[in-house]
Amino acid sequence: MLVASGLVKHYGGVTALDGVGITLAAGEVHALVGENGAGKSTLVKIISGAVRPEDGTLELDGAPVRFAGARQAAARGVAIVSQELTTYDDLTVLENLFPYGAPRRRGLVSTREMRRLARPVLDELGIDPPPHARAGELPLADRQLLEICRALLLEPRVLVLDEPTSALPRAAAARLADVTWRLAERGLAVLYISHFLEEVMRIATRVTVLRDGRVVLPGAEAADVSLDSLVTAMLGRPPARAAGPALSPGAEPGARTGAEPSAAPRRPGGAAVSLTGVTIPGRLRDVSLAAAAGEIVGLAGLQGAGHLAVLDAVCGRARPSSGAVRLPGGRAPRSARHAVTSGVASISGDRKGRGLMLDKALWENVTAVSWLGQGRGGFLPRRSRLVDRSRGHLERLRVRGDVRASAGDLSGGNQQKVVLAKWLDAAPSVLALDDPTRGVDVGARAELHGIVRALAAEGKVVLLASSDLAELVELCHRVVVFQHGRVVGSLAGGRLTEPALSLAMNAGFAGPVR
Ligand SMILES: Nc1ncnc2c1ncn2[C@@H]1O[C@H](COP(=O)(O)OP(=O)(O)OP(=O)(O)O)[C@@H](O)[C@H]1O
Repeated sequence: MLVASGLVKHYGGVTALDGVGITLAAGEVHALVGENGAGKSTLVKIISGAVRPEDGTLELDGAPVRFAGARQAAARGVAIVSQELTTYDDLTVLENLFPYGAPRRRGLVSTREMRRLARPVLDELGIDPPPHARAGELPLADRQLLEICRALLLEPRVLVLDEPTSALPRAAAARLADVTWRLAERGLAVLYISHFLEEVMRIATRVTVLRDGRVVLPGAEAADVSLDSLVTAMLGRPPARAAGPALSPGAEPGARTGAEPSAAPRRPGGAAVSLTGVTIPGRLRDVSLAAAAGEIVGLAGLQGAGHLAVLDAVCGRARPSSGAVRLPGGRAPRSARHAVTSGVASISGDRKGRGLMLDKALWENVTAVSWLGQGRGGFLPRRSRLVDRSRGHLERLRVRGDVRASAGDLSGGNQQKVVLAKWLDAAPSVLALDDPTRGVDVGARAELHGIVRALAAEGKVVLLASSDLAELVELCHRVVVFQHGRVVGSLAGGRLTEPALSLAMNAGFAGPVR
């Protein structure tokens, strides 16, 4: 139905695509995978017309096409959900769903008609946002689903989903997989880009692998491809055993896999971060918990359960109405800036919302936080030293890109690694992580996990919230589970498994709570 052939695209000296072709057929879910920077988003941008290739063609139903943008593509039946969210924060949910013209009755925009059309699609994806709420007020996961609803309302014949589940909790990701299948059964051609390889294997009928701008596995039948061969094709070498694959949010529940945090950490100085009887109206009710130096403590819960409010409290973004938050050394975070200067690193997978100066060079981004940490009166290191230091961090995280390039020119996953690099540079004593590996490829995910473990082993306190249960099970010494703003219990050791976590998050604890 949609055929791309021989696509070539350079950005300055970087070859983003080097003769890439792909065929999307009706009734198929075609997965496209590759490491960060492999060229996946560039291909999507060429399909939408946002980027012009230097060579190559695009054909729709046998005729050459070139779209001038997502709107024109949509008019020809090609709907694209891009990696970066494009919801309009100031518009309502309904207004966001009909960006190319709202339905009208007698010449007037009809809210009732909008609702009537939107309802079945929202129901299918399992979200129920207040129709008049501003999109900017919705949680990240709902905004991601809203974008997908918007694409489905265009009733496309070709649907391109670029990392559609990166912000979704397990249940929503599983629902989206079902919806994708149904769409393919109805005859749609779906291009599905994801870093969650098990999700890809479950959902795709075909898979194409890109590496360094080239197709290294072209449209193979998914049934003929193993997870290991997929990772080998992506990386150009067999996967490191300890790394473990990037499990999807909807992965089959299993027990601990890959490298695990071994013994419980020592607690030389007792609790390094503590919450005592903390209440934040509407978010947390009388919560007490403590994390020791060297400990990786997971925070889990369904949307709105309160686990993310703990991170906000520790990072100085939310003030308790009662109770106390203590950082190492006994300080209470008075503001977000004060938390940073007190050694708290706040790292979020929502890299667009928090974190990068896209028009600034990588080295400026990487060293931005440590500037703050130095406070007033600190000596300013020489620029060349900052550049060198940044290069070291970026190499450690295997970021593809020059330290002097703009952050905005990096691929999405590489941008996420830069967010981490800048916090590493600040040498924090507490890491507050919120879905830190969202959108990050399998190699970098393992790398980042290794770094988190190493930082904990150095004595840092790590608080980790993640919608990826496998990540919580693999990384954490213990996971504290929240419901309705309260702690309902915690899981550790042999009890810390994905099924147990899922049960605790959804139903509370069946057995005795430790
Ligand atoms: N506007 C740009 N200017 C300069 N270089 C760019 C630009 N956009 C992409 N690149 C580079 O082109 C290469 C391919 O990037 P692309 O975004 O297509 O990768 P990707 O496979 O989608 O990665 P990710 O999984 O991280 O999203 C990368 O090396 C990236 O840094």
